[in-house]
Amino acid sequence: MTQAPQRLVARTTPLDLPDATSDPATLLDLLPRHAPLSWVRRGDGLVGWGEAARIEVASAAQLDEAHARWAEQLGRTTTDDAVRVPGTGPVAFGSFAFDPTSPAGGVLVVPSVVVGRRGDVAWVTTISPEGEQPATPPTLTELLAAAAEPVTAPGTVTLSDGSLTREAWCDVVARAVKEIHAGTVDKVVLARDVHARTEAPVDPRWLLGRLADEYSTCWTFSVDGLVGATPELLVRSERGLVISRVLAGTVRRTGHDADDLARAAQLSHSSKDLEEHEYAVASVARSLEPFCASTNVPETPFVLHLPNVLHLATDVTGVLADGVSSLTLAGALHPTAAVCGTPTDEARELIRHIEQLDRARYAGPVGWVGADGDGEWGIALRSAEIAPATGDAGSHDLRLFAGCGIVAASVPADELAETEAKLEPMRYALGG
Ligand SMILES: C=C(O[C@@H]1C=C(C(=O)O)C=C[C@H]1O)C(=O)O
Repeated sequence: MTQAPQRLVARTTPLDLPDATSDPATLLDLLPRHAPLSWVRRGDGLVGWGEAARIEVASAAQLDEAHARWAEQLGRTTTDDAVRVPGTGPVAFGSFAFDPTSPAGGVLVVPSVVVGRRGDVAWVTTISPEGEQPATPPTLTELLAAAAEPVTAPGTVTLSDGSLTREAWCDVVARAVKEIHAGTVDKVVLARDVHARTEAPVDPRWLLGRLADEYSTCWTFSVDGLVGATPELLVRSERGLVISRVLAGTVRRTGHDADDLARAAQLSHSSKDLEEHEYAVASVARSLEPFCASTNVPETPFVLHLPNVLHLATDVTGVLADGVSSLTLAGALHPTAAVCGTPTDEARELIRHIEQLDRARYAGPVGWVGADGDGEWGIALRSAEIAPATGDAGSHDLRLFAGCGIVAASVPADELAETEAKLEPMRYALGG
């Protein structure tokens, strides 16, 4: 029998934080080096540290179990919330494996301190065992003093092959194209990993700061050793409204504005990319529908400009029929055809069969959930997993991941180049 969760007290008070437009990094500046938690975009969002509670589940298929155990924890949590906006009160940061059979499983971490910002409202939440709560909430000066340990650079970074060489990965893509022609699937997403070894121990805050600076329109996340900046929102659920930002169909940017505009125009007319995109939108719309009184699925995608790539993008929105947790929604939406394929089950089987990679929590749901079930879950892309440190020294090893959608017209060498473009954010994060 599992033990009942510990009784907790969550207290949220306003915080006087500098304005996000003048200093978008402030939230990240508060983080300690050890096990930082983050979900930040354009200076807004949540950061957290410490561990008031931890809920571990066996796999991504168990987001419902994570929801049930989070509800159980909330039943034993007293809340005093003086701010009352999404993200105040008790929250949990989470990350779940892509494949339910992966040993990586899933986790919800309830931090002992959360600092959040939403426009000009900022707050701090402390979550502590009953009877142990601080007499007064921490001030900004105290928070900054606690995070005073300087951020350190990783030094020289050596990259090497992950589970497959580049050539072997191209062979896997060629095999997938054959399977598509044979009718096994319409689309399958294949990923590869690259190993990085750093000269100095990895300070996750170094990575987060660089990602947030360069990829400011992405969600910069850090949960349990998984760090990245994802442009893809699996689901945001807030006061009965849901949105999912679907991406699929990609070209590399050239760095020249005129050329990039021409590429954006080409992308929005490319039948191969539009086909890839359509599968992803359809899978999201289909999964959201049962939970919604109404949905809106735009007919044509827009082009999302990121520093490294251009993506076809569609924002699918809906009005929820009744209260359902963002964890349940994330569980229903995952895996979308943007990271798995179409049809889902056949594509997942094909990935298991040919990809030769444990994706672990890459391409799985990552984000946060609040006490009312609202929350934001991204797809953990443009990310790396920091290997657990042995001893106190910190880790020197990371696995970087990238993948792309394969359809009948895909060419292996082009797909390899696309993965290289998608590895760029994490390579950039390690540099400097
Ligand atoms: C799988 C990744 O990206 C996904 C695949 C895309 C594509 O195939 O065009 C585009 C965006 C993401 O949905 C990744 O970044 O690793």
